[in-house]
Amino acid sequence: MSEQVFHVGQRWSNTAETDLGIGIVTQVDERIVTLFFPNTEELRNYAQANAPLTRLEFHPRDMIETDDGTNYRVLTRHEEEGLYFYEAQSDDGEVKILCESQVQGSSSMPEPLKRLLQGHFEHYKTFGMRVKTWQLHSQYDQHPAKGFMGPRVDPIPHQFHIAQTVAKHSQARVMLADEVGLGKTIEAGLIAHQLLISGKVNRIIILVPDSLVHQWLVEMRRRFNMPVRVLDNDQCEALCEQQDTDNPFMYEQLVLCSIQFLLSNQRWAEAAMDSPWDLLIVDEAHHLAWQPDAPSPAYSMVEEFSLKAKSLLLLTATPEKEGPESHFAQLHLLDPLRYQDLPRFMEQQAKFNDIALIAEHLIDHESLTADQLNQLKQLLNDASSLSLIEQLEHNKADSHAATTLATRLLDRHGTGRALFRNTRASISGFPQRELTRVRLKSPQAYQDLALSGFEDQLYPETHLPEAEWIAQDTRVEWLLDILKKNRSSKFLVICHHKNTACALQAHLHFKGGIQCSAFHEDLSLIERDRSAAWFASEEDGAQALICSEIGSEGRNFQFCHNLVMFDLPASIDLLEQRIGRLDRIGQKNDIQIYTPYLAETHQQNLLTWYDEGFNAFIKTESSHSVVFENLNQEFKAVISQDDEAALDALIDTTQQRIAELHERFVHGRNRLLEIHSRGDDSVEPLIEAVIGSDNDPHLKDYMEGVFNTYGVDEEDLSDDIVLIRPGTSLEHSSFPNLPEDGFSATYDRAVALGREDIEFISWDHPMVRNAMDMIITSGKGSSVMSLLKNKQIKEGTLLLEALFIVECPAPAELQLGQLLPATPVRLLLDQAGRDISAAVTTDALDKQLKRVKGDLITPMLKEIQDPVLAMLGKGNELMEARKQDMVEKAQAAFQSYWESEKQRLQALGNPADNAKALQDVDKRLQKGQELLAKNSQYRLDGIRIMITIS
Ligand SMILES: Nc1ncnc2c1ncn2[C@@H]1O[C@H](COP(=O)(O)OP(=O)(O)OP(=O)(O)O)[C@@H](O)[C@H]1O
Repeated sequence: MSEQVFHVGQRWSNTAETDLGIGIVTQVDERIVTLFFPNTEELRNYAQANAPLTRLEFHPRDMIETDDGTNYRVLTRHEEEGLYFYEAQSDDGEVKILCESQVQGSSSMPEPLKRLLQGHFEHYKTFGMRVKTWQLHSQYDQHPAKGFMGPRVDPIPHQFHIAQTVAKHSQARVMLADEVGLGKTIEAGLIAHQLLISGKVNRIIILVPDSLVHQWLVEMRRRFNMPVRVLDNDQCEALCEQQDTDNPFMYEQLVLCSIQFLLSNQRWAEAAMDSPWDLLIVDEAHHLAWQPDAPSPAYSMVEEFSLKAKSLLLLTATPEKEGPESHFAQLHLLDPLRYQDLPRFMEQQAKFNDIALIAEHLIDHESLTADQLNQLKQLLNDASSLSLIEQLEHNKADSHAATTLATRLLDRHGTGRALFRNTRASISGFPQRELTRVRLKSPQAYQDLALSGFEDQLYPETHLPEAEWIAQDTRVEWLLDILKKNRSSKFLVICHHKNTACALQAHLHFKGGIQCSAFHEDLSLIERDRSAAWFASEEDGAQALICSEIGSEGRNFQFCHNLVMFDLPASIDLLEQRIGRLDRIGQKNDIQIYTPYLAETHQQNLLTWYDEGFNAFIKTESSHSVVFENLNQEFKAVISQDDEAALDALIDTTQQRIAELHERFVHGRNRLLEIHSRGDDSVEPLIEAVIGSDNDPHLKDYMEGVFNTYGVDEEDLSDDIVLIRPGTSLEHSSFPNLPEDGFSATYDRAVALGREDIEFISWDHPMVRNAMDMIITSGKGSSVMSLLKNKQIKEGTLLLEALFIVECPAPAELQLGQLLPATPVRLLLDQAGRDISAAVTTDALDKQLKRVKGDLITPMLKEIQDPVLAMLGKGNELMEARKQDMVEKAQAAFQSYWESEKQRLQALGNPADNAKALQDVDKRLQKGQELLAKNSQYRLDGIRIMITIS
């Protein structure tokens, strides 16, 4: 690309995103140029060196239009200080000098025709490829699974329901709180991918604990094809040097950062906060501890980010882990207006089970007691709800009234639409768990210590030198034995303390000859990832991974089904997290959990409580956390008195509380949360669309055609896998997203799920999307002239095949693209200007075409100019009517979409909370209609002229 020189006031268009319209240069820095695109009201920054921009320039005889709508014909053009000035004449003869920044558009001779008449035309077949590309591009724009078909994931309904629901909102602010291992990361990835592809977001920052950085990087790249970049200290410094900047965050669009890294580096934290983000994702959000007037530093930092980013996804399997205050504070991050008052929130939470029971009766169409009806009237006391309640009183079977009231209750009094939580109980297909309690004698060395404290007895090894406890601890001997007896099985071993894990690993490895690696907080991220990768490796992989507690969060170890808890965590949430490493989507075997414990110590008491009181090793239940918190002090008091009967009684109480809560949850709050989180059948069309796109033969056919045209080789490696690589004749020696060595790929989702090392090609794949964009923006096949050999048509007859595009540039957030995407219209005009496209296809013409020989070109061009211009004039008349028709349809669809959205809002929320949302809808509706009326246009994108010969 020749060097482009930018000046404020110039007009340029983005060749890769034509729907932005024409932009005006507003700022030029040393390396960056900033443009404002009035049509879409977007400000974009581009690196000057490789900006995909084309200057808007007019030539004498071109028609131009000024901002006030007056048309002028260009007489001359000159350049002053980087800006074009046109001497131009209006229809009534007035001559003016117009600066390019005053010029709005042009009705000059369309580019494809201009090029053709100048003798620059291409092979006749390329026109067909252009038409096909536009047709497929437009179908893709309207595809119901756009943005959802590319991720390398199984279309699991509860995940797609959440992703679909959240991605619909222009401001997605929700907490993804599925139980451990049910796919929160996948849901976040699906949402981010869809929002990126639909253009609703451009810049994303993902904040995760140190230990999960690599896993997120791999998931985002492999599963979602999102080129996320990890910014740590080294990367920040390197980027600063490379880009000669102070703020490396400005130069990356998709950033992944460790929360600890930002917390300990103020300079980079400030730089990150100074950069604009559209979407913020925070994993393991329960770490964002908060107490009134005492937010943790992590909370305060995330809060600052969250106020700037339009959309926010908080991920946590245990939203209430740090207590109800922190849970409230997380909800406050999502919706500061709704969650601004902690006491009120606590009061509502306390009442929520009763409310949920009323809602459940409504959903099940069961009649309400007089008391419940009164309560309902107090809870929903707006006019519309009161009238629905009245309807229900008269007619108990009024299902519309009942369902609407239930939804309103949920929306106004629960955590509403901000929280999604799916549970194992609501999703089938999980393996069974089996617990093996291994009773061991407490060694003399521990007995001599006479430790009485709860945690001291849980982790007695921390009180002895390493060599001493390793040599005597009966759990060590047992562990070595089970590993030796099961050499071909993998074991995940979790200990609470890092030093315990290190000592165990060294002992098992060096003394016991067990292939095992360690995983703990003192290892660098790379060392941790290496260690986890060695454990994951099937061939020559480690038999065991010995983790400290950090191995129990977020990591994927479902390829292993044996879990040894070398000790027990003092919190039931952590116990669930530990089991969740193996009990995740993708686990194919039943899970064996081993708990070696030292008899007659608090280890035994805790194990008994977890096992017999909660049944926590076998089942995950939402009630566990609550009951554990309520009874924990009592448990500690009981065991400190060494009173066996009291412990038995506590176990009974625990079981009872769990049963009660289970009953209330199953028939209350959780059931409603579940209905909202798992969704109803409305996700089915999306799942079907994803599966349908997997079997779409047009994609492979189309890509084969494109590869052929551009000189890319595609070779079958097996029935389902192809090797795609640059061929010797690759045009211009580059093709989007194609590395020099090529890559292996599949079009088959099932194959892609089993082979993460190869690419999964779908309509969402960047190579497919960029190849289409390349064809569209490069003008490939847009100017074509050829001879048509057909004996039935009189020799010398002209036929004109025109490809018009109808489009409406608008801001992405209005999502007009779905109603009026850039839509191709093909006309085939005869010399009388009649459209005969319905009778003759592009493919049928291709078969009768011949190349024009060199010496014929110049005389032919001269002869066809006037008739072609006349035929095109007729074409424009036809297009005007077509465009009008399409715009009217889009306007009607737009109106009806937003009207129903308004009705939904009116039916759901609190009238007070809703006023703003309704105003927003009205604004969008008005703006969308205005833009459809004002910005819709058609333009000639390609032309093929055919002259018959006999
Ligand atoms: N739709 C899917 N297709 C294929 N694999 C999936 C799908 N959903 C989840 N998985 C796999 O299941 C495992 C759990 O998913 P994920 O990590 O998203 O769960 P999570 O809820 O974030 O877990 P945690 O609570 O541990 O953070 C991962 O290995 C993931 O790759």
